[in-house]
Amino acid sequence: MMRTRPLKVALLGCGVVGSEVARIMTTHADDLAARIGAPVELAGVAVRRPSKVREGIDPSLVTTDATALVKRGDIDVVVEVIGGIEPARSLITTAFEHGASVVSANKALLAQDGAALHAAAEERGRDLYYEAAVAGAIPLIRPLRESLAGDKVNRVLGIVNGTTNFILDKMDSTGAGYQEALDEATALGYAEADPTADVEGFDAAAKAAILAGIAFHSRVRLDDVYREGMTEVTAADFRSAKEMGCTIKLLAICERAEDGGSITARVHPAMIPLTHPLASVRGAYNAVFVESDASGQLMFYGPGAGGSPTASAVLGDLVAVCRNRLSGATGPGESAYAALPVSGMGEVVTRYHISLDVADKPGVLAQVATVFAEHGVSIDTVRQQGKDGEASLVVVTHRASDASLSGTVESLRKLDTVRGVASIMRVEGE
Ligand SMILES: NC(=O)c1ccc[n+]([C@@H]2O[C@H](COP(=O)([O-])OP(=O)(O)OC[C@H]3O[C@@H](n4cnc5c(N)ncnc54)[C@H](O)[C@@H]3O)[C@@H](O)[C@H]2O)c1
Ligand SMILES: N[C@@H](CCO)C(=O)O
Ligand code: NA
Repeated sequence: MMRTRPLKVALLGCGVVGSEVARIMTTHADDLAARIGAPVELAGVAVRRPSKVREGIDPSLVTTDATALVKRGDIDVVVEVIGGIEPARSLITTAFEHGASVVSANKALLAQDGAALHAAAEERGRDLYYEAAVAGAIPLIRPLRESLAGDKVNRVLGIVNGTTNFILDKMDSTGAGYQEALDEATALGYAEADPTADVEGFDAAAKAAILAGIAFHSRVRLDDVYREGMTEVTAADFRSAKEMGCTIKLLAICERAEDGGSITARVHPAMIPLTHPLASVRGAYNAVFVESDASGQLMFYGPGAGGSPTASAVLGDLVAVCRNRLSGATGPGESAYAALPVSGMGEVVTRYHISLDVADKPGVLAQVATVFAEHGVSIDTVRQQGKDGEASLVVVTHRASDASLSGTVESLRKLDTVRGVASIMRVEGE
């Protein structure tokens, strides 16, 4: 039965995502009401620039005082799509204090302060939902929190940043260098004017922290995630990858250790075989592989960014949270009971592709092989190309710990015959 009194929603931020949320709330109002069981009313929109014309939004709802809006006391749900740490964090906390539930798309804030925000929600008996924070429209948080709540997730491996996937895909398909591909991504509006958060892996690392926390029922913060950006990936790396039947992707990888006693979370560029489903994720798309005991391998794929796709996830959360408000229930809160420690990168075990510039003379290959053996790193293949007394040596290893590999590289750098370590890249997805 439909309740006639509407649920009141405060929208904080009316940019790329917020304007789409407002549009869909208006254009789909009847369907949303039918699905929720009560009408949802946009009761206020907090913006920074009130003079801007906002199509479809009643100007009387617009305010620059977001704090006053969340303190009103009659707001059922606050939708936070401002982004960044402050004032978003204070506004969300104040919203809980004044009885609202919260839907947010803010991965940076959730990766930094998720535990405190969940605690604030729980204290007031309210919801905190954030499907849009990871991989935009792709349902991922809800499947992990709810659909897979009876299974044991062992690994989450994915492409969770659209901008960098666009750049790497361009480098792969055209042979372009990083800067050229970035310029194209900027011209097409994929990369922001300051692309640091994307290309240095901060955005993906925040998403990895959120995913690892939910997947392994433990607390994982941004600082726990090992992070390497993709600005150093070169056209030569792509040529090497091709020779191995691989491509290069910026991956977020969250894993349970084999003994089950700890977890790791990391973001870095990696080679993956062309036969792996993640290799065919093109352009700005996202895709995430989840491996669980009972389910086996699951893949989630779709648009990970953009106003409308991200708003889809926000609206899905809004419907869920509104339903909870009507029934007096709350959805699942933070689940961190397993409290697994997050190990450092040294504990990660994977394969490596190492490209060395060496002197082309007798005994060099043996010397290099000895260093690998001394550190317990087993070599899978070696490829050598010589030119004018110098050679390039490409070594691909079997699985080894990151600590052993770092030790190997340190020793290699000390050899007179090794002129330089041109690149080190992990090989994943095999
Ligand atoms: N754009 C995407 O593709 C995407 C995808 C997933 C998640 N997100 C997340 O969604 C959130 C919003 O992103 P966006 O792309 O819409 O950003 P945006 O910059 O387009 O919009 C943010 C808006 O908030 C406004 N704002 C800033 N401070 C404010 C304040 N104190 N009070 C009121 N308004 C204020 C800004 O003026 C701006 O219009 C971020 O957390 C982002 O990480 C975005
Ligand atoms: N900048 C992000 C937006 C989505 O979080 C990306 O490129 O994927
Ligand atoms: Na999502």
